[in-house]
This record gives sequence, C-alpha cells and structure tokens, in this order.
Amino acid sequence: MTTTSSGLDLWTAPTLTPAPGQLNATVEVPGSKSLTNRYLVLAALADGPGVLRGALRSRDTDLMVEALRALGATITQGSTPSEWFVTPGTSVGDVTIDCGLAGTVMRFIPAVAALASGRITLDGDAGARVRPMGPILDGLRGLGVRVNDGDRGLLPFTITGSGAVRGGSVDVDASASSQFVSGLLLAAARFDQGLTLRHTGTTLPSLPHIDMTVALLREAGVEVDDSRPAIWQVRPGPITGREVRVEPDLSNASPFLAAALVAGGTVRVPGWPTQTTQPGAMVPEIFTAMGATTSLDGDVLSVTGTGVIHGIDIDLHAGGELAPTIAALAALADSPSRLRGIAHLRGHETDRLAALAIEITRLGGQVEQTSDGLVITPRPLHAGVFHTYHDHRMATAGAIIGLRVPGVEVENVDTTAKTLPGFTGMWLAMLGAEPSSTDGPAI
Ligand SMILES: O=C(O)C1=C[C@@H](OP(=O)(O)O)[C@@H](O)[C@H](O)C1
Ligand SMILES: C=C(OP(=O)(O)O)C(=O)O
Repeated sequence: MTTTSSGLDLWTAPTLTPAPGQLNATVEVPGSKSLTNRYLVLAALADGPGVLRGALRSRDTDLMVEALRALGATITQGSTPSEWFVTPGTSVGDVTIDCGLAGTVMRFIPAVAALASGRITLDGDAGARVRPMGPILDGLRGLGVRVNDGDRGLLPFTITGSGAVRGGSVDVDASASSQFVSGLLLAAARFDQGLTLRHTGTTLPSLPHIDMTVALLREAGVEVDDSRPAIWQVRPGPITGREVRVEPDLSNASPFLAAALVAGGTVRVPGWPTQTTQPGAMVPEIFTAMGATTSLDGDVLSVTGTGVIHGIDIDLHAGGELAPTIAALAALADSPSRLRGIAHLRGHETDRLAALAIEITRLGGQVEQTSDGLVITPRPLHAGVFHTYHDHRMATAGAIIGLRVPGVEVENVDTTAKTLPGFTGMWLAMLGAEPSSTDGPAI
C-alpha cells in the first residue's frame, strides 16, 4: 500500500495474465450482510433470546449491533466473532445512532426506534446523508410515528418513539430502494395493527431482498401475505427468538468467482445454498452467459473461465448489487455490454453508474451512462488510479480489472471493510500470493 501526497491510500491490484487452468482456488466467503442484519433485527424484536451463527462481521453489521444495543437489546459475542447471542430489550431515553454508510442500518433501524421510548437520532457518513430516506420516513408517519427530518427526506433525522406503533395501511414508493419495504416489514409484526404496505412506484428494485425479508419473517413465525403484486400484509404477533445459521454472502463471492473468468482457471466457493433469496444466486447464470462454465457439486460452486469474456445485455433490477462486478468484467470482454434496470444505483454507497463510468473511462475504457444503466464498450485499458468513493463494490471492481490490466491502483481498498474486512488478504490468497504490507505482489 502506498499513500500519495494527497493522502490517498493506493493498493496496486495484482495482475495475473490469462492462462487456462492457472487460477485454482477455493475461497471461503463470510456470511451475508443482508441476512446477518435482518436476523439481528428480528432477534432484537423477538419474544425470547436468539443466536446467530456464521454471521458477517464487518462495518455494516457491527453498526447494526451497536444500533440495536442502543435501542435496548443485549448482544454478546459467542466463542467466535461470527457468533452472536441476542436478548431482546427495550430502551428508554434519548440516543444517537451511527448508520455509517449502511443502507440496511439507516432503513431497518427507524421502525425499531419507533418501538422504543425516547428521542432517537440517526446520522451517518457524509455519503449516507445523500442516500434517499423520504419514502420510509413518510411511511412511518403514515403509521403514526413522529419523525423530524426537517422535511428533507435525508439523514440526519429524529424519531420520537412512544414504546408502540399503531401500524395499519400505508403506501410507499420504493422505486429508489427495496429497503423502504424491508425496513417497515421487519418490525411490522410488533405494530399494534400489523401492516399493509402497498408499493406505488413504477419500478421495484431488488425484489429478492424483499422476498428475503418475507422468508425470514415467516421462519420466525410471522404471518405474511404477499400473494398480491407489490402489496405485503403482516399480521401483528410475536417474532420467535431462535438459532439461525447465516449463508455465505453470494454478492461478495462474485468478485472472486469473476477472477476465474478474467485470469482463466477455476474458483470454488463452498457453502453455496441450493435455495436462497440472495440475488447472488444469479451469478452462475450470468457468468455462464459471459463465457464461464459453472457447476454446483454438493454445496461447492465452481466457476471455470478461459480468460475470454463475452459481453452481456442484462436487466439487473433484481440484483443491482452485482452490477459493479459485471461492469468490471464487461470492461474486459470481447464485445459490448448493456446493463439495464439499475437507475436506483445512483442512490447506493455512491452514484455507482457515474462512478463506474468515470473510473473505467479513466483507465481507457468506453462507458456511456443511460437513464437506467450503462453501455460498456471494451477498449484496451491502461494503468491508473481507480477511485472508490467509499464504495466497497467499487474497490472490488477495481481489483477485478487490475487482475488483467497491470498498474491499476485501487484507492482506499480498505473501504471493502463495509462488508468484507480482509478483502485484500483473501484476494492474494486466492491468487496464491502472500499478503504484502506494501504494494501488490508481482505474480
Ligand atoms: O435489503 C438489503 O439487504 C439490500 C437491498 C438492496 O438495496 P436496494 O434495493 O436499495 O438496491 C441491495 O442493493 C443492498 O445491498 C442490500
Ligand atoms: C447497496 C449496497 O449496500 P447498502 O446495504 O448500504 O444499501 C451494497 O452493498 O451493494
């Protein structure tokens, strides 16, 4: 790692020349962010103690633990960092909660805060203060919750919890984020009247993540009716405290599996679920379309590539999390790609459409931003700094491109700690290289 005069930490991404069979690695991927933070919320709202095993430890999940503690839950680490014991509890008093840059914290905690008693202020990183919040705050108001956001629809804001939420019916436009729906559904069984939520927008991103919310509620004994399109009904009732095991994070697996396409060879990820609501389940089909061979043997997903990557035309509205990985592959492909249905990525950790376009173009690529995505035309790429805008998935995208293009320096690669602390060590281990405290190794 080097630090420039302007204070940027730069990590030279290791390069591996494509050679069939050269890459041969098995990568253990930690638990899913989305599952971990949902299980934590449900455990904190449950009718008795619960245990999470295989949980992700990262900035986003540690912030969720701190937020739930501030709201009265007792959460203690078990015998390993990925084991959490949760005892529900209710807080009384005024607290401030740091959401960092975590969408799951800023969108899942407000409804939990409304069930507590006191003035609860949520704030976060500078980048979090521009992420959309209005529809979920208006939704809470419609359910009887006092919210003061200065009518800005952004962090910071204060919720005055009275120890109970009336609940009832509410319309929410979730076209900017599925988390507006998940954030209300997760706590809804604890509302006096439960919740009937109707999505009013013309598009709905990340439906698998809403399905994940519904599935986890049902596993915890909550009655949810999702039989009508874009309407969810949650009956009031207890949430069961229980023991759960978290699946590996399939979206975080995607950069490692992508390495097989770029470098040629095979990357395996154990623990791949046969059935899951994670959008990362789309990875095998997408990578196959881009030129890989994939197979699931037991619970081990193998992706084998030749170094030749095909462009793809894909609607990613269900799995926008995967866009940075796919954009990085597209920049190295043998034909143009079109990524569609992902306008909402402009409200992610950064404006991901702009960030990907600017950074790939900076390395010599050709990327056009459309109203709802990107058109990527492969061009010979060259060395340069890949800026990451505090976005973990920009950092992993830079690492993917650097695997093929010598001299790609990923700025602030430690931003990967949002969901994957230790990314660089895992990346180097996958490549068979020793982690280095200086620049990336010559491989
Ligand atoms: O509920 C969740 O766990 C998530 C939902 C999605 O958010 P958006 O619908 O805002 O894209 C996804 O991109 C995010 O990484 C995690
Ligand atoms: C959009 C993402 O995160 P968040 O949960 O902060 O919305 C993401 O991880 O790609």
